[in-house]
Amino acid sequence: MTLEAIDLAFGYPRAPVGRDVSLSISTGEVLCLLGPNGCGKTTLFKTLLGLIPSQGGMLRLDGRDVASFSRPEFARRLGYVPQANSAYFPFSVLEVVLMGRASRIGAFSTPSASDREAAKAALEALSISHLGPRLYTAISGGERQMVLIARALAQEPDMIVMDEPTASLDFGNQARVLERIRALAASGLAIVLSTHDPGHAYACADRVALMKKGRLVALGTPAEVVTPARLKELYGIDVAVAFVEAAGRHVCAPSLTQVDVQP
Ligand SMILES: Nc1ncnc2c1ncn2[C@@H]1O[C@H](COP(=O)(O)OP(=O)(O)OP(=O)(O)O)[C@@H](O)[C@H]1O
Repeated sequence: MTLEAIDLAFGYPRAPVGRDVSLSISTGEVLCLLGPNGCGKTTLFKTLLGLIPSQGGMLRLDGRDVASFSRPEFARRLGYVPQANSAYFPFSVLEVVLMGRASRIGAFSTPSASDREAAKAALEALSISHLGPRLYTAISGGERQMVLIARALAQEPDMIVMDEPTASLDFGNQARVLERIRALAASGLAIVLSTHDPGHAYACADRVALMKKGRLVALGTPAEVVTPARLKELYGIDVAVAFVEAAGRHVCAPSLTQVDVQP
């Protein structure tokens, strides 16, 4: 499948956020979106997912205007891993993952045995089956993040949009999720993710889009766009980008001499 944005404009009523965004993402690919806080990453994602209407331009899925898809038809194709927010409703983890089946179940039906199997398989794929019976309100933020990824997997979509999937994860789980993202793409999914760690782009992305003030300032392979000059343009700080042989890839490290530390 291919999702294509052409000169997309996006934002909220009376509050435009971004425009002129053109990109495409296809099966087997990982696209990483980098950009400072508030530049519009989440708003772009919500627009790609059809959760808020676009404010201009065109969005096509497999060459077809997304406006011509029914809501459930479109929702089945695209999974969403939102930022892990606080949880208020005391559902079990398994129930939360089952919610990923909603677009396949229908409004008035109950989950079938195969829906339960898909939910359990998603938990298993992320090695978090042990969390299944736990209350979603009583697990850690990082565990919740993994559960939200499982929920998207249970949906069996063609593409998953992940909003900062590594944000609240410990060092080990960050690496596991980045590896999982690569494996999911290799298994035939398209993945779009945002992150605040440019090194993650080198770890898992085929292509990287850099966003500043709601516009893309660069789009290309990690080596082409995740450079000290581009990172300075994006974040206003000096960043060293170096190949680390033991890691087998480039890593990014900000230079701390630019931070004013008071004794
Ligand atoms: N519901 C809303 N209504 C109006 N403006 C909003 C709404 N949600 C976000 N914004 C504004 O839209 C802009 C882009 O926000 P968005 O959440 O897309 O940024 P982001 O790049 O995802 O940021 P972060 O990295 O901090 O998560 C911000 O100026 C934000 O204040």
